[in-house]
Amino acid sequence: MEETPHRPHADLRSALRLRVENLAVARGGRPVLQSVGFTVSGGEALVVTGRNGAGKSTLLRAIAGLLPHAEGRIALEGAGEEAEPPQYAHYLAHADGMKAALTVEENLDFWSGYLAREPDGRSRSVPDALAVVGLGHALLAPFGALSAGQKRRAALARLLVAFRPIWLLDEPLTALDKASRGKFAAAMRDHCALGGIVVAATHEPLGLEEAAELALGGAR
Ligand SMILES: Nc1ncnc2c1ncn2[C@@H]1O[C@H](COP(=O)(O)OP(=O)(O)OP(=O)(O)O)[C@@H](O)[C@H]1O
Repeated sequence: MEETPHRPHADLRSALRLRVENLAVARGGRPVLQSVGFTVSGGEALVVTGRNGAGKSTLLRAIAGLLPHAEGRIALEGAGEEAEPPQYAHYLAHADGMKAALTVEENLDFWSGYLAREPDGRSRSVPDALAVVGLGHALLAPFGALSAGQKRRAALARLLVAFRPIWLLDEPLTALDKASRGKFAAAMRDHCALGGIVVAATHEPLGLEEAAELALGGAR
């Protein structure tokens, strides 16, 4: 009998769990995070709060595999033995990760091709993703010509063109107007309804009433 092909992003739904245990991360030789632990399951959101410098971005970067941790464990359960969280995650940083000279469509086509290693019914087309963030009219505009809020919306559309179950979002609402915040809150809820996980660092309410909160004190 033919073996079922390995589809890393298929049917993870609520079986997925992102588990962080006893995490310690240092930056510039100074401890920033110590003894951080939480679990987020498929369908759930975690809001990470804390003062400036508390380590919110540091935590997201560590989960995204961009910073080493000195102690502890970051594990993805329910996605196979070899599963590493970065393979399953979108990381949206403060920078938008787009090329100014390319159109919005070209930028998102790039990300869709680069990130979507396997076709998945939960990935959206570029025009659909732009419609979700209210940017359908800007398909052919050079990214560099967009306003700050429009750039952020185009960057958020990147999350939608290649389904990845874990969204790691650093201040996702920056520069967004009220209507765009509402649209993005709906997109995050839809992502959770598809079995996805949202971990978002923010100073502002995200519009996710059901989300758990992790308040970082920061190791001074
Ligand atoms: N590249 C770096 N080298 C040394 N220290 C760093 C580096 N990047 C960040 N830090 C330090 O790590 C600490 C945590 O920074 P981080 O950016 O994670 O905080 P944050 O909670 O996201 O803050 P904010 O709310 O201002 O975005 C800060 O004290 C910061 O100065």
